[in-house]
Amino acid sequence: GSSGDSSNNSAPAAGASVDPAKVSGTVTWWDTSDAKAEAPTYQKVIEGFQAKYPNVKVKYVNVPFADAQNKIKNAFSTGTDAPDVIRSEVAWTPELASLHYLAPLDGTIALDKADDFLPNPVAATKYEGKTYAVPQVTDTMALFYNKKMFADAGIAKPPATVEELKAAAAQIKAKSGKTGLYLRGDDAYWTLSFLYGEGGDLVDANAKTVSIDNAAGVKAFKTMKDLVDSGAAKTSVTDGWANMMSSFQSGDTAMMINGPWALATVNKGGEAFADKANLGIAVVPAGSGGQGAPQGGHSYAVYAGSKNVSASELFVQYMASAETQATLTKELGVLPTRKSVYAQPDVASIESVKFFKDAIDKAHQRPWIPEGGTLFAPLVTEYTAMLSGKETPEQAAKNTGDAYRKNLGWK
Ligand SMILES: C[C@H]1O[C@H](O[C@H]2[C@H](O)[C@@H](O)[C@@H](O[C@H]3[C@H](O)[C@@H](O)[C@@H](O[C@H]4[C@H](O)[C@@H](O)[C@@H](O)O[C@@H]4CO)O[C@@H]3CO)O[C@@H]2CO)[C@H](O)[C@H](O)[C@@H]1N[C@H]1C[C@@H](CO)[C@H](O)[C@@H](O)[C@@H]1O
Repeated sequence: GSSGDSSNNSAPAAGASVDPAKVSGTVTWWDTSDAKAEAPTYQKVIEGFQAKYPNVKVKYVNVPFADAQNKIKNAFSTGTDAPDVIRSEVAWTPELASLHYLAPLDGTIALDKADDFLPNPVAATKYEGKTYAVPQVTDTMALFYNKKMFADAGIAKPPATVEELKAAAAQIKAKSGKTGLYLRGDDAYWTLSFLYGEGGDLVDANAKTVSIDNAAGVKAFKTMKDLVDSGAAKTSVTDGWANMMSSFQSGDTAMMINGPWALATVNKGGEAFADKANLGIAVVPAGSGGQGAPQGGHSYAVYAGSKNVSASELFVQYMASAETQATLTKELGVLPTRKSVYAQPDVASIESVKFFKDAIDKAHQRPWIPEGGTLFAPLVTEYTAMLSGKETPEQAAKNTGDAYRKNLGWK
């Protein structure tokens, strides 16, 4: 047909508004956000969508993050009871796209005002040159600390290095008998800032080589083990999230490494942080090889087999809009993925946003490849074995490297 043919009835051009009365259907959304701390806010936002698009019915389903990836892959592989839209963790998108489970969104209203998104979250939505997700939130990790415990122990500023962290922990223990750091021991994500701090990485995706068991990797394992053995940190290899949050919120420990998704819980109060001003946030401590924190986050993705693609794309446009992102940030403390939202005065004035915006711009980029998410399961197995004293740091690093070489077929 002739170019510029305006009579075709394909989806309206990206960014176009849609006649609310014309869109109908149901959209089932599997949300992995924290059921207690975050989900109520997402459900409230959905009420706004329903009011605007009365003919679209949204079915909200909260799926715990730990179970979600397998549940999504099972549902998409059979098509039975599959959701129309998912909350895709940044590492899931390339893998699900490689399995042809996701609808490409380029040119659709789901990707409304695409150039307003930050480049790092966008990088995690691409696969073989196409866009398979729309960024929702982005995050990295930081050192959360208890200002009063630091002041009582005579510590003027947060530790900038692992050595300073150990010294601060010793001062806190001497003063209050409390342990300095809570180091989460059941989630491999908590190893990355120590790995990057030694100038190491899990793999080199360009060279297709495994790095986790090189000298920097071994040093990172040793550093984490030493933090626990020296008494500077406490950990547990089960119920890590609950133990970390209750320990930090109760003032049982003075520091934790965590991300902005923890703010919804910390800000709800809880002994030590009834006064929110008592929470300090600083960059994760540097190791002997530098300072770095990982990039995480979540995006909206549409099931390729959805029977409600137009309604799903409209839902994603609304959920990823600047207005919705501003609401989520103000209510939950999570970070926007749209540049324009950081420019809004009532967002820019939020202390944690000011800190994390700078931190996410410097976050260590991960390889956004289908195999990216598979690196954590072997790593957590060896990390917990080391923390439990079943393996030396050297063995843990080597076993992880061998598992990668076996799973990836890389050197
Ligand atoms: C093992 C997993 O490894 C990787 O996951 C990495 C992930 O890639 C990293 O980015 C990082 O994620 C950050 C995240 O970025 C950060 O935002 C936050 O998320 C918050 C939300 O913010 C908060 O709203 C709420 O939702 O709660 C969320 C969670 O708190 O914290 C996350 C870290 O917790 O770390 C993950 C590793 O944990 C794989 O991708 C798989 O997930 C894999 N799991 C499967 C593996 C299958 C085979 O064994 C097993 O059979 C299956 O059953 C398991 O499902």
